[in-house]
Amino acid sequence: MSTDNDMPQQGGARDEVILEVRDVVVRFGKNTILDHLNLDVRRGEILGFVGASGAGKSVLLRTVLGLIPRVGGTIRMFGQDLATVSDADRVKIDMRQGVLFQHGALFSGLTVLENIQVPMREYLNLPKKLMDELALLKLELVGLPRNAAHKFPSELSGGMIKRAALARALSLDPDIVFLDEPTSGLDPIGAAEFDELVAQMRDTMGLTVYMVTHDLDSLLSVCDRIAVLGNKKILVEGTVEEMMASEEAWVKAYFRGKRARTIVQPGPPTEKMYGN
Ligand SMILES: Nc1ncnc2c1ncn2[C@@H]1O[C@H](COP(=O)(O)OP(=O)(O)OP(=O)(O)O)[C@@H](O)[C@H]1O
Repeated sequence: MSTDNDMPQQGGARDEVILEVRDVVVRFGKNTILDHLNLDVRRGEILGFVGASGAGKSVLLRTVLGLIPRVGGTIRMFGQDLATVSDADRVKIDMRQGVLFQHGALFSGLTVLENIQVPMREYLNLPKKLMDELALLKLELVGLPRNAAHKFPSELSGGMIKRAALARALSLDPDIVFLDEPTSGLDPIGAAEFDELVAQMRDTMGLTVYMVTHDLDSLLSVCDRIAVLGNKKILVEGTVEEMMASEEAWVKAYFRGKRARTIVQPGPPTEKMYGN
């Protein structure tokens, strides 16, 4: 049985693998979605996760979060095997990860402040005044004005919803956040601002980010590494430069196709395009 001492604490080396997926198999009936998939996510990196529509990106994310059962393989988070971890350690792991589901997924009947406080209410026992103060800090952190605190999701723009959802994902000061298509539905400027915010959090807080995205701009501008899902496993993983050099058909079409060329060209690649 594990104890508190077995659980790696916050902080840690930047090359530490904090999420390790090995040989994971997921099936729905006879339909195999993921077949012996392997993936590492390292501390302090932004990993962009890409793949054709229906390839299984959301299924993998939900499997990692324990929302979909796998029929094979292991998933280790912060060094702990999720299949054998004690309930108490599982709660600690859950508290160290934040999630931004597709479309923000805020509770429509709660204000922004109350939405940010949902994880606090679930895991902590704090006085209301303290929760209000903490939630306001998160609001500020994601660049939302204070007067957004008492608004309902229906009163917010798409960009504000994404920021509010990010604030909720950051509610418990997690080590890693999982973002499912965070810039979908945003205009290019709003999307670029959101990407900058995420990169800032990586740089200032050492936040690790697992970002499922179709957004080529995000992949080129803020991701440290990219993993491509196809044929039920990771087809290729590496830097943007490695994606650009890949001869794998889907990767080539995605990163060097017509749309990619309008983003990457004209002119030589800038430092911004390649992150770091
Ligand atoms: N609960 C489920 N039951 C049965 N099949 C499912 C379930 N969830 C997902 N699938 C199937 O798994 C496959 C992968 O779906 P998934 O949503 O992970 O794709 P995706 O890569 O996230 O696609 P997109 O980019 O369009 O969001 C699809 O064929 C989908 O129909």
